[in-house]
Amino acid sequence: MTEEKITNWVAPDDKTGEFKRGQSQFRNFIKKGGEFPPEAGRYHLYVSYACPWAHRTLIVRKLKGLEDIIPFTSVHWHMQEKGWRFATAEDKEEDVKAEGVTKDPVKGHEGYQHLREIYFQVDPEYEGRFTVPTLYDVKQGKIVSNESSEIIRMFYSEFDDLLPEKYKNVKLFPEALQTQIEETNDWTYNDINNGVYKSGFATTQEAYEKAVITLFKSLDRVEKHLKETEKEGPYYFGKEITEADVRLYTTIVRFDVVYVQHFKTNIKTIRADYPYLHQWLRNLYWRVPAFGETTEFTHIKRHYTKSHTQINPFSVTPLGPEPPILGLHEEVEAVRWALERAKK
Ligand SMILES: N[C@@H](CCC(=O)N[C@@H](CS)C(=O)NCC(=O)O)C(=O)O
Repeated sequence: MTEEKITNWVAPDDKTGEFKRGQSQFRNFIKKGGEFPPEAGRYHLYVSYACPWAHRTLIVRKLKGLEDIIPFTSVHWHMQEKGWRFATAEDKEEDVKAEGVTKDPVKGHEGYQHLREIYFQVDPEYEGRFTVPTLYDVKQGKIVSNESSEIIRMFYSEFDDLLPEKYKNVKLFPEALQTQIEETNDWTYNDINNGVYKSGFATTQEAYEKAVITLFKSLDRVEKHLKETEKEGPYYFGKEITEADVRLYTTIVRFDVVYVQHFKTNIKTIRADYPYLHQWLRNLYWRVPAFGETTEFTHIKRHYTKSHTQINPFSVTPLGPEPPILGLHEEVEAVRWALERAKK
């Protein structure tokens, strides 16, 4: 028997070498008249700025104008043997300066150091993983959900009665597009969102190659889609932002910055090889505050490279690429050169 470690993403004796993501354990829903009714200030959202799944919830919280209704706390980026921890007074300013990186502010949680303490407070026998995002009901001392795909759907509509018209009208899963969005989610999740993890955590050459080839086939598919639909609008499905943008963005914004080197997803980069994806990404980052303002590159870079000791045992963080994201109309040198040549 090999030792079970929280930071071993694939068990060292697993012959397949494949990363297998576990199921989220808390799957309740916020619903009017239910056990978890919508109420301002009642629910607390725990996230990590580093985590792409948690990032979904921060983006939707802002897109839907839920800032005053659902407060949040981000854990420190460093995940070690006891899992995510809260920030302390000893932490460096640069690591905790983003909004919400504080100790656990919830009443009754005084002195909590790790996210796991919340899971054990809710269920002393809990045996699952201690993941972000976690949506917590302060009133009942229960976890509503730790599944990002379901938390964002609650945010889409369940608090609408408490929101001004402007935000009620933000429809991230509009009826006319539901089938297309679900179909896109299916392969985007398996091949891209989770695909980068399958590539990076693989412990055999075969498992890695299978994942990384599938990942790039699907990125090519996204590129083709964005190229073909360019005239319809800047977003994945045209003129309005939808769930498809939210779910793709949190992986793509981390891609060149971390995944290319840390997860070995280096067949191509977004900035040099995928012009349509690159433009789509920068448009969201620079023009839509819910995306740009919730993207914290310090947390993203440091978390992966310093927490995943199974793949980076010395926790050295590479300095590049600089800048982590290019300006709206900036290009890498080779692309700029090619564009200028084409004009002549
Ligand atoms: N399916 C979950 C996945 C969440 C997840 O895996 N979060 C990671 C961070 S990116 C985590 O907290 N991992 C801690 C652990 O597994 O111990 C969701 O989408 O909410």
